[in-house]
Amino acid sequence: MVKVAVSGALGRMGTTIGRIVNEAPDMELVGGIDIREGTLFGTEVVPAAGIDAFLKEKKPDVLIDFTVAAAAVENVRAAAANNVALIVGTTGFSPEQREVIRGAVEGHVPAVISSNFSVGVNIFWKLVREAARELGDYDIEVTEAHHRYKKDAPSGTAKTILEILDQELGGREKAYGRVGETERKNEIGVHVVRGGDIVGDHSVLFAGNFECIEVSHRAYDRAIFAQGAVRAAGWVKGREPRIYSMQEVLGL
Ligand SMILES: NC(=O)c1ccc[n+]([C@@H]2O[C@H](COP(=O)([O-])OP(=O)(O)OC[C@H]3O[C@@H](n4cnc5c(N)ncnc54)[C@H](O)[C@@H]3O)[C@@H](O)[C@H]2O)c1
Ligand SMILES: O=C(O)C1=N[C@H](C(=O)O)CCC1
Repeated sequence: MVKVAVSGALGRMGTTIGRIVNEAPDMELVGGIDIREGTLFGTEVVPAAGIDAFLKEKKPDVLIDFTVAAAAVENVRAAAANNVALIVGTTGFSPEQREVIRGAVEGHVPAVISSNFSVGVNIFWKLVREAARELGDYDIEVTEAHHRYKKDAPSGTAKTILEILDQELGGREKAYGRVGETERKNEIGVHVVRGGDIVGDHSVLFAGNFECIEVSHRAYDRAIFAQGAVRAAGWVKGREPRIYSMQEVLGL
């Protein structure tokens, strides 16, 4: 039995994850943390300031964090200090915040950290990498679209796409949108759409002469992210104390 706690418990992802954990026969939902108290499928949700006492009392095996970047850093620190393994889905980290998280995790607890926990996006990333290897001389444009409430841009998934393209093609200049007179050179265009209740669309366009190739992924329900995160939570327990990717969880 894996004991699971959720930080960001009252949010869009936290409530979805809570439902899936609550329904999992091999998992026990022990409660959550958010900015205010509440309940998560009958379990206690405590305010963030109480996370250390909460972790000491509930003794979860794994803390799943889907909050905001600044909060996630503190939640990671608290989990690591209490020997609680981590699943971190929160995006929007600065390089400095990533280093703080790395320092808290490495050598202390196992943590799966991914900008996108859906199986489909992890396969989509592999397809993007393969396409980049073959189509590097095409013009490349990355587009992402999300719901009106998303706080960070570009999405973490889009930033991972850019990391993959840089790994395969070298660090090209990025053009975040375009306006006025423009002359296209070898940059990668990055475009962000926000509106409605779009769950998460990502596309990489390779535009050549006389043809285009587009690799894309469309999410219809955030359950795909939650299912991946919960799968990772069942995988991470007992692993060596370091950071893992979702690709390692999936064996991709
Ligand atoms: N990796 C993935 O697969 C994936 C998928 C979806 C969303 N996300 C990311 O997850 C994050 C949350 O997304 P969301 O749509 O659930 O947002 P949301 O705003 O619905 O939920 C975030 C929750 O975190 C809470 N929170 C804020 N500060 C906190 C703190 N200090 N401690 C505990 N909780 C705190 C908020 O009150 C809120 O309930 C975002 O960064 C988003 O990009 C990642
Ligand atoms: O809804 C969100 O917010 C999402 N965030 C992740 C990202 O920033 O890539 C994953 C997709 C949904």
